[in-house]
This record gives sequence, C-alpha cells and structure tokens, in this order.
Amino acid sequence: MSNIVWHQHAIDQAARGAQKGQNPVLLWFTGLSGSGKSTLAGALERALFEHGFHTYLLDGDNVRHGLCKDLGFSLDDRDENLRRVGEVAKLMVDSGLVVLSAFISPTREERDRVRALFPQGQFVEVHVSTPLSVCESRDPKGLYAKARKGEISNFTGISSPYEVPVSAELTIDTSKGDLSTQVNGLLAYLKAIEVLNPARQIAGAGI
Ligand SMILES: Nc1ncnc2c1ncn2[C@@H]1O[C@H](COP(=O)(O)OS(=O)(=O)O)[C@@H](OP(=O)(O)O)[C@H]1O
Ligand SMILES: Nc1ncnc2c1ncn2[C@@H]1O[C@H](COP(=O)(O)OP(=O)(O)O)[C@@H](O)[C@H]1O
Repeated sequence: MSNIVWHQHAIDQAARGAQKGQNPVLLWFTGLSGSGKSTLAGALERALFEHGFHTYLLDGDNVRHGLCKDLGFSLDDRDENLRRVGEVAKLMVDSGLVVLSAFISPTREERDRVRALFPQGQFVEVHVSTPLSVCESRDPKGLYAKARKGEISNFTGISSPYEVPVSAELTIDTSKGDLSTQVNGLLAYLKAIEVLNPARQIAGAGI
C-alpha cells in the first residue's frame, strides 16, 4: 500500500446518514442453506423500505451471478467471496445505507474479518439458527438431495463445515414462530440500537 494515501472527502458517512434520517448499519445474516436468511432479510428490507428507509440487500446467490461469479465453494473461494462482500458492504454503509446481507458465511474467522471492518455496533450478526434437519427437509432448491448423492461437493452442513456463531447479536430459528413476529423483533432491535430515527413511526410493528 505504499504510495497510496487515503483521501478524506468533505461529505462523510454521518452526513450521508443524516440526510436519509438513519444511522447506517450492516445486518449480517448467517446460516445454513435453506435456513431462511434470504426470506428474513428480504422481509425486513421490505418493512424498512415501505417506511421510507434507504436500504440495500446483498444476497449470496445474486452476488455469485456477477461480482463473485469466478468463485466456487472451496474454503479459499468462500473466504474471497466474503472478503469482497465485506468491502462492498463497507462502501454501502459508508454511503449512508442500512445494508442487509444473506451469505452462509460458514466460518467464525470470515465473519469476524467482516466485523473488524466496522466500528463497534455497526455490524450486527444475525444467526439464522434453523437446524440442519429442518433445512434439509425444506430443500427448496434440491441441493441437499444432490449433496447427499455426492453430486455436489463441499456442501455446507453435509461435506463442508458450518461453525455456529458464538457472538451473534441476534439468533433466530425460523422453524419456530412466524415471519412477521421475527421481522418485528428485528425492527425492535434496530430501534433499540438507534439505527432507526426515533422520530419515525414503524406503523403496524407495535414499536
Ligand atoms: N457447495 C455449496 N455449499 C453451499 N451452498 C451452495 C453450494 N453450491 C451451491 N450453493 C448455493 O450457493 C448459495 C451460498 O452462497 P454463499 O455466497 O452465501 O456462500 S458462502 O457464504 O460463500 O459460503 C446457497 O444459497 P442459500 O441456499 O440461499 O444459502 C446455495 O444455493
Ligand atoms: N421465517 C420463516 N418461517 C418459516 N419458513 C421459512 C422462513 N424463512 C424461510 N422459510 C422457508 O425456508 C425456505 C428457505 O428459505 P431461504 O430464505 O431461501 O433460505 P436461505 O436464504 O437461508 O437459503 C423457504 O423456501 C421457506 O419455505
């Protein structure tokens, strides 16, 4: 990094967030394939969006169609996938957005590396803790069945590890309770940590 000097621009993250009436944050959903990451993050984004918040959802499947389409599922490729996503998320948070991400992100080291890019409180880890047996019975894309037959290698939970988070801010098991209750719990948490401007009302969320 020699000869490269950081350029501090006049408009900073605080100014961009203030213009949008929100405190920027990254909500990092982690969990097994089929645990409900995309569904939960998508429902939360919809609720926030409908109430005028400025959001963006980074989803593993989608990012792997473009930015990370050169990467597979070896541990090294997953590391690189999450390194890129972490850096992109940091830029988006810097732009003043409430950013949500839905990646398996199977190792503690990878998740902690992304966490370390942010100041305390701006990275919120949400462990979608739905048990493997439930994820496998859902199998919406038929990937578990293929993995069990050996047609997909390095499949998380079957032939590649998933390390359960030890320091997640929130844990949600989508095999229990319903989606709207889970989303309201997330909204209440965001309000408690003052991501959402307290002057705004979240209608219908009971908070
Ligand atoms: N081998 C293997 N292991 C796990 N997942 C696989 C694999 N091959 C393809 N898929 C599909 O890719 C989605 C996970 O991509 P991610 O970018 O979130 O993975 S990672 O964070 O880099 O581990 C994941 O999406 P979700 O089911 O939404 O989690 C799968 O649909
Ligand atoms: N909160 C939820 N409550 C009940 N079922 C859910 C919930 N979220 C997801 N599901 C079910 O699990 C399946 C996988 O969800 P998805 O969000 O695609 O998981 P992931 O993104 O973790 O792979 C969905 O097709 C749906 O049937």
